[in-house]
Amino acid sequence: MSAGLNLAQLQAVHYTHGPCLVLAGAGSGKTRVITHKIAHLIEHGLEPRRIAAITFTNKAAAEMRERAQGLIGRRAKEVLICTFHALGVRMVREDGQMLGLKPQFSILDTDDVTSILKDAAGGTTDAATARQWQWTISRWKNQGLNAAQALAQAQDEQERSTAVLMARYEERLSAYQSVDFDDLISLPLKLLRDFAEVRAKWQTLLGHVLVDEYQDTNATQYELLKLLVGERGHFTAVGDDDQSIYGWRGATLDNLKKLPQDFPTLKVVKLEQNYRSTSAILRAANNVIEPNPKLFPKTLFSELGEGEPVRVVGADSEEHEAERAVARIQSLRAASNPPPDWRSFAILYRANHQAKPFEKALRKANIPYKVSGGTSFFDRAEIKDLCAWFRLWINSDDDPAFLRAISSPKRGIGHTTLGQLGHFATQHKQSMFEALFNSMLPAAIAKRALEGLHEFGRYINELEYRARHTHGAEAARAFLQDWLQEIDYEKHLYDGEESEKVAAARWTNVLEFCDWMAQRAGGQIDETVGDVITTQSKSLLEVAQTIALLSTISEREKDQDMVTLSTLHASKGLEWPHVILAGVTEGMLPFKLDDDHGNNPDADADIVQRLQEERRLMYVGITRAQRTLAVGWTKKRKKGREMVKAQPSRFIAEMKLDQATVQEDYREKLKALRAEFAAKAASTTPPR
Ligand SMILES: Nc1ncnc2c1ncn2[C@@H]1O[C@H](COP(=O)(O)OP(=O)(O)OP(=O)(O)O)[C@@H](O)[C@H]1O
Ligand SMILES: [Mg+2]
Repeated sequence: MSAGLNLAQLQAVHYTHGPCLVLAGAGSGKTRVITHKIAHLIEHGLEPRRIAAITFTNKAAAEMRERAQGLIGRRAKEVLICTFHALGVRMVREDGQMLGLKPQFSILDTDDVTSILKDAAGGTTDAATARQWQWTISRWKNQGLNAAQALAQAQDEQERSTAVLMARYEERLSAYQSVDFDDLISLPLKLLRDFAEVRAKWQTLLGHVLVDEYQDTNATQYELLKLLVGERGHFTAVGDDDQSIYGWRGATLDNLKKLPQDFPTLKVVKLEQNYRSTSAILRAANNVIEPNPKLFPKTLFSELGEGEPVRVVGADSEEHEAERAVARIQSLRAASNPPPDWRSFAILYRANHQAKPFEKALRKANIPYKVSGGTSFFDRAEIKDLCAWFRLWINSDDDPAFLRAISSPKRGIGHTTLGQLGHFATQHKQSMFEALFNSMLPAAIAKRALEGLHEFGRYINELEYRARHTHGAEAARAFLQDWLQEIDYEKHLYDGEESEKVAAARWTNVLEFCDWMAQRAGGQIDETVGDVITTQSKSLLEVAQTIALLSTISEREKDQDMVTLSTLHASKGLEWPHVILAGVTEGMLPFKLDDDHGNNPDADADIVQRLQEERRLMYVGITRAQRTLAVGWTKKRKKGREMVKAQPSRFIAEMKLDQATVQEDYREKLKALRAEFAAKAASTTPPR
């Protein structure tokens, strides 16, 4: 197992009987340490099912599983490789009854949460307010606060009213037998904290826990990790403080600082060799991150040679920038024989909406591409419709799913009827589905409407029964076809959509989704959602149970030869031979920092923090590149609805590129910028 690891990496892999932290810069082989350590542990006798490896995304989990399989074959399949959230699903499914949750609880998505909050607030609320509530409640949950605790520490009227709302929200969740995403961390934490037998069970089961991208864990995730590994502390965390880019979501570098205090025997391994990028790229990365305060001193070197200089490309507009990016891709392909695959190129940017001009330009040039980190398959309306039905089979108390399923397609049951049913259900402390069969309901609802409701209720029960007894791919496929025909879903799509083309695309999505469900039922897809993967055939009901958490269906896209478009956040941990960083324009990256802060000194401190996080984001972007890197900026940018004159980002100056490699029209500007930011930096020293 020592093949392809340097001495420091080997040290980290071989240290299995205590807590271990690998702290190192980008591309130094941290993720590689995790994969090899899984293999090492198994080869030295630890049963695969007693290993948990926690990654940041489902996609990263799939990739890690693949690599582990490459090292040790089929045994890797039994290792629990998943995200914190998927681990949470598994724990709550197994032990949630301690908290009064049925194993068939539902997982709510953001839309469901918003509508429950609106409902709990008693009606008309605009989307922005609902989002604000959601955000605040999520923050509290991530700090481990319940509604009562949140109320006790509320600072102002707004927080107090949100805390009161949170209490009502929590009541509804428990009535619906549902959890939200934050609960997938906070409930497991509660289970481990409050129930000694649950804690003992998990601590005995897990012989070693490995965590990738440790710098982006938040406080509750860290608590969860601590309780999972217990005092014995058999774990390996790998991370890079310079790549912490989820501060806005509650991730905290304190977790890195706490490790040596909480685990005095912690072994810290540092890796210094970067195996990913050329020296030119690495130097730019090191220069950019240099102004940030250092948690731990680090140096990185590369032996891959100087390589191509980093290019800076200015453009008149976003459209122009996109054209230049496409031209760059084409010329890099033309320059080598054989030309590099499309999949070796990535275009990375700060925000999702920036993808559009690049998509257009790539399409115009007939270049295949995929957008990752954008709207996922499961966010599409038609897929959410189908999932609402599945959720209802699994947990008939799931009211948000009930409301969605009963109106997709519409079945002649109007808002008034549903309103009456909802009211009745609340009065009788029942879910809407349960209320359908309450003998008092006929008094509350008109006869004709009642028939429709009963028919729907019976149909759901029948489907649930059929899904439970449908095993294997063929049967699942037939079931799904019959069902879609019974509810005439295709017609529903065409009726609801003005453009036939859009309707057809939606219908194709539906078919693709059903096909994928069927394959899962046949055990033909390895999946890592909440459960240890199995390759046995499953009942359709079991398949439906795991889909709520999946964020991407298109794992197979990764094998296709396409240019990647991705946000910087979603690019974490990945690498491409050729990278184009787009929109490195002051005001875009760093994102507008000088907004809405009058003379408030707290706001100044906040800006320093945010600037540091933006700088780390830039560092993440640069370090994705293996062989060539181009950095683009635009002379104009959108500000609200207007176009305003724009400057290259200060981060371009901070890369300290060799003048000779910088594009002609930019050279003078770069000099001036460098002087300007150097002067600014001298006058404001960031707090440590
Ligand atoms: N000892 C080694 N010998 C050869 N190649 C290596 C070695 N270690 C790592 N690599 C390669 O270097 C690249 C970067 O490794 P890896 O992705 O594990 O780095 P990382 O530290 O996790 O990066 P990031 O911080 O971006 O997540 C990968 O292509 C990996 O296969
Ligand atoms: Mg990594």
